[in-house]
Amino acid sequence: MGKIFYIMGKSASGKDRIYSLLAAHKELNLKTLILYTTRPIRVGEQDGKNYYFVDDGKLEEFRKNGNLIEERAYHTVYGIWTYFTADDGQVNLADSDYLGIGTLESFKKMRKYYGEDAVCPVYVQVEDGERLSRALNREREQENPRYEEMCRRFIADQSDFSEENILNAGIEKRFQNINLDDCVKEIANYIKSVQ
Ligand SMILES: Nc1ncnc2c1ncn2[C@@H]1O[C@H](COP(=O)(O)OP(=O)(O)OP(=O)(O)O)[C@@H](O)[C@H]1O
Repeated sequence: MGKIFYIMGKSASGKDRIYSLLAAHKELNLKTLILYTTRPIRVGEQDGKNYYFVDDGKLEEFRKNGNLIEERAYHTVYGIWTYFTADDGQVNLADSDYLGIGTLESFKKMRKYYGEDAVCPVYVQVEDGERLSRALNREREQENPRYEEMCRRFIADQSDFSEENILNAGIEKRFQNINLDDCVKEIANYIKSVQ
């Protein structure tokens, strides 16, 4: 039976970079589980690669059809941005292993939907000061930097990813993203060990 390796971590902990490197790792042979979001696309992102970028109408359509596995709405300074996972036929656990990204809450819902054994947590951690500095550098490269939103997320993450919430989600193992390549190697070894 296939597994879904589910990457989690605070903002700018390196989830997207790690996701891309693991997805390109031939030996692991992971299919990517693409989430949906109603937030605007960032410079360098591609529709259907990082996320499917959709509008609220599409979200409503999934909801109406009973295909919404989980959703999270963020009240940002730019309005409400919803991130969601839909059962749109992407996942066939009889056939493949998958790679996804999400939050602690979405991870719990994924486990409920696909089964506890099928969804394996990959929790990425970076020291807060370093993480904030990476977030700021990333924002500076954007055409329209959203510093206020960056700060909002940084603060929200402190409670969303509290030690209590991490433990409640059933996460024991953590991967430190100091050097990206080393971190990816460590995660790849873990994935191989449970595949
Ligand atoms: N080990 C590392 N060393 C230095 N920079 C890194 C490292 N890992 C990631 N970065 C950089 O840090 C920034 C944040 O990484 P990334 O966008 O992958 O984080 P994320 O967890 O997906 O963030 P978000 O949840 O906010 O989208 C990026 O600019 C990325 O290139």
